[in-house]
Amino acid sequence: MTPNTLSWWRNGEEDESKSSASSSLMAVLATVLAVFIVFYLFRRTKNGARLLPPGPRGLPLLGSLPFLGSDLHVSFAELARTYGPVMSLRLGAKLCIVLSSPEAVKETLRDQDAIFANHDVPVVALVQTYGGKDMTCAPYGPQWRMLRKVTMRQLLSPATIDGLSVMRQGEIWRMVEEIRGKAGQPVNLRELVSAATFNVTMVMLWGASLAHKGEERDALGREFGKAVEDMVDLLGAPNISDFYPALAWLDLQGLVRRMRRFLLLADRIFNSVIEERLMMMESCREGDPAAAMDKKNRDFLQVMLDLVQNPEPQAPMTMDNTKGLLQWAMAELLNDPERMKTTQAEIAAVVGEGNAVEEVHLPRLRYLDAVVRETLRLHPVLPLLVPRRPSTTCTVAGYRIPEGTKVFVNVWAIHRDPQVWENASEFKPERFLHEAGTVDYSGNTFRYLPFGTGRRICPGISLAERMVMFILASLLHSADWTLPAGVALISTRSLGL
Ligand code: HEM
Repeated sequence: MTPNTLSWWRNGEEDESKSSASSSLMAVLATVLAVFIVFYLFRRTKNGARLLPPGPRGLPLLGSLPFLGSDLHVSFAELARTYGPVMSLRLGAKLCIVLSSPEAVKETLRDQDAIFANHDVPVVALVQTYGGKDMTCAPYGPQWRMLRKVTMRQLLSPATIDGLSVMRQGEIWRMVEEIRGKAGQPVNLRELVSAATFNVTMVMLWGASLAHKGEERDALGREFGKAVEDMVDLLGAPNISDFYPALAWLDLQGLVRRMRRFLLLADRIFNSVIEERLMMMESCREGDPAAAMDKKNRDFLQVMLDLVQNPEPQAPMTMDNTKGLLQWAMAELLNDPERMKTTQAEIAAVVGEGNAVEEVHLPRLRYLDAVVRETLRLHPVLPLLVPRRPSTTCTVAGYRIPEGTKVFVNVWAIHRDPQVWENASEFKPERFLHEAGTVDYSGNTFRYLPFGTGRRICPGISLAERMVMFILASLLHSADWTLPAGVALISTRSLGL
C-alpha cells in the first residue's frame, strides 16, 4: 500500500466521516422539523383540540371572498353541505367559523356562553355607536351589564311597554284609516309597513314631543326615516375594512365617512328633541299642567332622561328589524290565500267584524302567533345572528377555534335543515300549533333561534312580538288583501332582506 494509496484511503476516511457527520446533522434537522410539524399539527388547546374545522381553501389574500354570493347565509349553507356543521374559512384576512347545526350552537353558545359573549362588531357599527358604546356593540363586561340591566328594568320593562300601548294604538289606527281610505286601489305594502313600523317606533321613542305637531311631525318623521334607512343599509354593506382590518384606516369605500354624516344629522335631531323635552320638563316644574307627562305613559326618551339624563337612546333603532318580518309575513300569506283566510277568520272571530284590533286581543290570536313564528323560521331577520368573537382559544366539536375569530351562527340554515324540520322549506304555521310550548323564542331550543341565544339574546323580544302581532292583525283586519292582477307569487328573495 503506497502513501498515496494510504492518503486516498485517509481522504476517503475523512470524506466518509464528513459525509456521515452531515447525514447525522440532516437526520437531526429532519427530526427537529418532523417534531415541529407534528407539534404544530397536533398542538392542542387546553381542551385538547388540534385542528381548525374543515373548510374551503380559498385564494391567497382573498380567501373565499370571490366565491360567495351576496346572501352570505345561503353560500355558507351550501358550503356546509360539503364541509359539515362546524366549518372554517377565510374572508380576506379574517378567519371565520360557521356553525350550522343545533348541536354545534349548543356546544358553543350554551356550554361556552361566557367565551362567546362578545359580538364581533363591524367597523361602521363601531362608528355608529361612538366607539361601541351601545349594548349590541359593547364588549361583554361591566358597561354591557349596566346597559342590559337598565334596558330590561326600565326601557323594556313590562310597565313601560304596557304604558306605551295607547301611543302605539293611535299610530296603528291612523294606518288602518289610511288603508280603508284606499279600498280597491293598489297599495305599496312595503312603504305602508315601513311607515307604520317607523311611526310606532318614533312615538315610543319621543311620542310626547310629537303630539299636537301635525305637519312638522310628519316632516321630522320623513327626514329621520330616510336617514335611518340609509344608516341600516350602511350597517349591512360588506366592508373591505372588516375583511382587512389593517386597511381600515383608509376607509376605501367611504362607509365610515357616510356613517359620520348620518351621526351629525341624528345628533341634530336628537338634540332638538331633547332640548324641547327639557323645556317641557322645566315648564312642568313651574306648574304648567299641559306640560306634565303621565308617569305611566312615559316614552323612552322620558325614561332615559328620568334615569340618567342620557342623550342617546339607541337600542330602539333595532326596531327596524320588525319591518322586515312584517313584510315577509304578508308576502307568505299573499302567496297562500287559504292560510290568509284562516288568519283573517281568527282575527274577525276574536276582534269582531267592524271593531278595531287592540293589544288586549293579541294573546287570543293563536294562529296569527303561529304565522309570525313560521315567518321567523323561514326568514330570520338576522340570518347569521350578530357574529360572535371568542375571548379565548377553545374547542368546538373537537376542532380548535382560535381567540378573536369571527363566528357566524347560520340560523337560516338550521331553520331550513330537513334533518331538523319536517317539510323544512314549506310555509306551514300549523307546525307551531302542534309544537306549542316546545319551540319558543327563549333560545333554549337550539333548532329555533330567531332572537339568538345565551347572554346576548335579544332583549326586545316581548316588544317586538307585541308590535308585529298588533300591526299584522290590524293590517289583515283592515282589508281583504290580494296580489295585483298578473302577479302570481312574491319571490321569497324579492324583499331583498
Ligand atoms: C322582529 C324583531 C327582532 C328580531 C328578529 C331581533 C333579533 C335579534 C337578534 C338575533 C339579536 C342577536 C342575538 C345574539 O347575538 O344571540 C338581537 C340583539 C339585540 N336586539 Fe333584537 N330583534 C328584534 C327586535 C328588537 C327590538 C324591538 C329591540 C329593542 C327595542 C331589540 C334590541 C336588541 C338589542 C339591544 C340587542 C343586542 C343585545 C346584546 O348585545 O346584549 N331588538 N336581536
